Amino acid sequence: MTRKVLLVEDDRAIATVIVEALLDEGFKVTTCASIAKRDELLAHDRFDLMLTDIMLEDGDGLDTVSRVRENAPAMPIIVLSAQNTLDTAIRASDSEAFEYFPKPFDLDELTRAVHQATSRSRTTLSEERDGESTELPLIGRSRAMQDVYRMITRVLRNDLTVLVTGESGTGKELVAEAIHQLGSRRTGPFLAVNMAAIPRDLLESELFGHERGAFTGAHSQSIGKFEQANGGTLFLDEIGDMPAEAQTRLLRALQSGRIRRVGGRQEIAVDVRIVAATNRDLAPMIRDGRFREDLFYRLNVVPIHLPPLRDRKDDLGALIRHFLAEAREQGLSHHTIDDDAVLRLSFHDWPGNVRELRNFVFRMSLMAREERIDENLVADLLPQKAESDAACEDSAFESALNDWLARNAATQGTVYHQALAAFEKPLIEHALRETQGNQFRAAQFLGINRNTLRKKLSELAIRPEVFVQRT
Ligand SMILES: Nc1ncnc2c1ncn2[C@@H]1O[C@H](COP(=O)(O)OP(=O)(O)OP(=O)(O)O)[C@@H](O)[C@H]1O
Repeated sequence: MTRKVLLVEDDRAIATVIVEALLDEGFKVTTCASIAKRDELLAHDRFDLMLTDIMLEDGDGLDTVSRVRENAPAMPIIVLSAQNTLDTAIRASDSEAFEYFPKPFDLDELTRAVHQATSRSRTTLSEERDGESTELPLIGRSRAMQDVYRMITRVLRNDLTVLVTGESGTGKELVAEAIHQLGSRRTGPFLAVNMAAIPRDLLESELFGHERGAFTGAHSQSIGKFEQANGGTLFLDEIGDMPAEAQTRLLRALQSGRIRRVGGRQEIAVDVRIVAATNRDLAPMIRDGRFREDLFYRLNVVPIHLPPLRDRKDDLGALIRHFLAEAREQGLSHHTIDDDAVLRLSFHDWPGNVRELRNFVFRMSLMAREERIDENLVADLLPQKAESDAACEDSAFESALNDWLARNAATQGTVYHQALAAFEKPLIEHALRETQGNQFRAAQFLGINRNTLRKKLSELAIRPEVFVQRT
């Protein structure tokens, strides 16, 4: 039986292309360009699928989907949109659309989706969103980001585990937050744990908690992040840095939905959605036995890959304007940026990705004397090529420094001492971590006298014993 498609599209060029493609595939297609005509057609005829644009001459194609449902409660809907934001993707999925296609779309992909949608009954997207307004954090309408948005909308109404991959500074944590804020767990807690930032031997206790006396220094019972995140989402950042024993414990927790506190006997049921992230390539780590393959498969149920900024330079302008607005909200003066300046910035490779760009925009805001940021200022502030290659290797450090500078814009005049102080503690902690708390070797590593190290430990309230490996 010939399947009938209703196409609601006021752009004639696009409509023609779609109609031709669908006719070739054996569909019968009826087109219209307005909501009024759409409703009239639906009242009198039955269609197997509707393809609809959002911005139509007499209104918003999505806002009026409830009217479509009066006449065609089970008809699949595919939304086509030129407003390619995460917001549109989510509105499309909220409207019980079967699929969402950002424009420009791939015609083959679209025809495939039409076949798929018309060959199976509509999968109901459960649970209406409650209409609360949410600030959508992700900026960018590039094709690569569209794929990210589509993946996000697919995990909002389930608890599938998500593994977000991508270079440092590409927005992995932001994606995790978006999944939480926009998904069905948004009223629960969102907690983030960075595997690389917590001393190895404290990590299990941080995640799963511990009972009193479980190890030296465990003076009282402690509730771990898994229990704290009950009913919500736990973001496990830098999962590739997780030590082997903690990986085993995590796998057990994921398999059973239960955890056991360190030193505890009782199994405790936890209801937590896991979003994990890594900027490392886990494949070689799995081959070398540094990352458990079975854990990888448990985490990688829904993979979301964030492209590096250099591969989506279309997004630069929007991101820069967004960060200029943010800088203004944080009390820096208001600036606009020339198109030439944006173009100049697009020649840079952004090894530190969006984080580097954000810090750079804050720096421009600090340095700009005029209200408009022009190409000259950008050229002055951008690192030279050779330097930027070196900066690539140091991008994590550079990013951390830039982050700190942006956050502490008010410390002008005392920056040198303040910055050194801010970086001293993590540096010393790193040395202790590397040497498993051995102060002698840590002092050697840092190239400072052991007495100086001891003085610093007390000044900075660092407890070396927490870095000592437990047996
Ligand atoms: N698409 C985006 N829109 C707006 N801001 C973004 C976007 N992507 C990243 N950012 C900003 O860039 C910074 C870095 O993002 P985030 O911390 O999420 O990156 P990450 O990939 O988790 O980094 P890391 O691997 O180093 O932990 C943050 O300030 C974040 O708000």
